[in-house]
Amino acid sequence: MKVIILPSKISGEIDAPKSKSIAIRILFGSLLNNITLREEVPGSNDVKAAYNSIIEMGVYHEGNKLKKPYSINLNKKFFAGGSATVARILSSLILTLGGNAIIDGDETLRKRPFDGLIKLAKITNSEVNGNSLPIKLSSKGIKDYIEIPELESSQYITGLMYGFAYKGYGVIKLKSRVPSFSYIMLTMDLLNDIGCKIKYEDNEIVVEKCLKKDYETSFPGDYLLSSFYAVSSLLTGGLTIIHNLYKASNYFGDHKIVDILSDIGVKSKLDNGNWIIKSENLENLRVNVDDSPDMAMSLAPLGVKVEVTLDGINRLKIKESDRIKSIKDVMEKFGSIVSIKDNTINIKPNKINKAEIDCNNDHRVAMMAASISFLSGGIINNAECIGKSDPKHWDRYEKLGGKIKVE
Ligand SMILES: O=C(O)C1=C[C@@H](OP(=O)(O)O)[C@@H](O)[C@H](O)C1
Ligand SMILES: C=C(OP(=O)(O)O)C(=O)O
Repeated sequence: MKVIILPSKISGEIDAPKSKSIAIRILFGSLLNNITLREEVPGSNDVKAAYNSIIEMGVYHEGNKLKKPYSINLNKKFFAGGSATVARILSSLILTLGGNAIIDGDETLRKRPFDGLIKLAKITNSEVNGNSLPIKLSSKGIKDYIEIPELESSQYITGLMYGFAYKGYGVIKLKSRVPSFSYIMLTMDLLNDIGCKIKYEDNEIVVEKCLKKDYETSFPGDYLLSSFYAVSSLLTGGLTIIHNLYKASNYFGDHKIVDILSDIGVKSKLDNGNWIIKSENLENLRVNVDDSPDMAMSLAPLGVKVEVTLDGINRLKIKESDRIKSIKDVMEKFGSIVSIKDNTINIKPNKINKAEIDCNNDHRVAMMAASISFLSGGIINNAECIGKSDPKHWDRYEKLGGKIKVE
């Protein structure tokens, strides 16, 4: 799919795309308690992979209810699609509860490293055939305690939290700084919402038995998937309101992008789950993205107008694409000057070109290129990659006045 974008002002009101991270957590939550869904399961590819996995494990979906299984069957072959979140949560469930499983993914996910799984398998005396998919994993399970080494992803820890919640008790000792820590907090908040009892103190995540509770929920909006619309609106001088975002927590996470834009001069504020963005004079920005790595793709496009410096970028190499290279390639094509030193990337505005970009199997590359293209004009090839997280991405832009031609 080729998407041709003409310069156009992005302005108006949309509902936020559904949070992929929260939707995946809600679905895995049905392993622990019955869940009543107030709306249909979001249709992005990663959420579908999570849905298929929980059904494979024994969750029963009837009408608007997800019914927890009497027992979880992990001796299966799972397909995680392009979702590393799903693949790593599954692998940690197998390590925690025991099982003989195969986890596979699509061509993009097969290229991504699962080094952390090798380390965790060693610690838990489990057998694993390698650090890339398809992975064959055999584990006898773990009792109630694990010390975590340095890992490339927080997603393994999320999976361990679900596993211990299912077992009824467990302690996860965090020996070193956990990357993407905001996602651990997101998991803890969600599991406590569905009736579990999890606390984090003194570098330990203590998981206690989940109370039997019928939990009812809708699927809240995603801050970073929304932020591409916000950035294109402020780059093109628009006023945009994005509805149905979840209540922002006080730790640094995806939701902090509202404040980050406000801190550089944008009229950016949250009003009861509605994000209001109005273009004002922009200032330079510097952000450490290690706790919320996906934010890099949302902030980089501002580098066509102001200087953007992003620290804590090393792990961007192992996402759907090498995002350090992707950011450099895309921003240089649009005319900015990019330099990379150690764990930091710097983007300086220069001229603004129309550019032709390939999605490179990375949904956020297409989204970052699009957010600039409404200012400069642009073409995005293989643009169907947005289906990983936001299949209605191009429809929403058309609703906001975007001039788009899809071929
Ligand atoms: O737990 C999650 O939902 C996610 C965690 C992050 O990955 P890492 O923990 O590997 O950084 C993030 O990049 C991903 O998009 C979603
Ligand atoms: C990296 C991402 O997701 P995952 O790690 O689940 O593939 C993403 O959504 O940008």
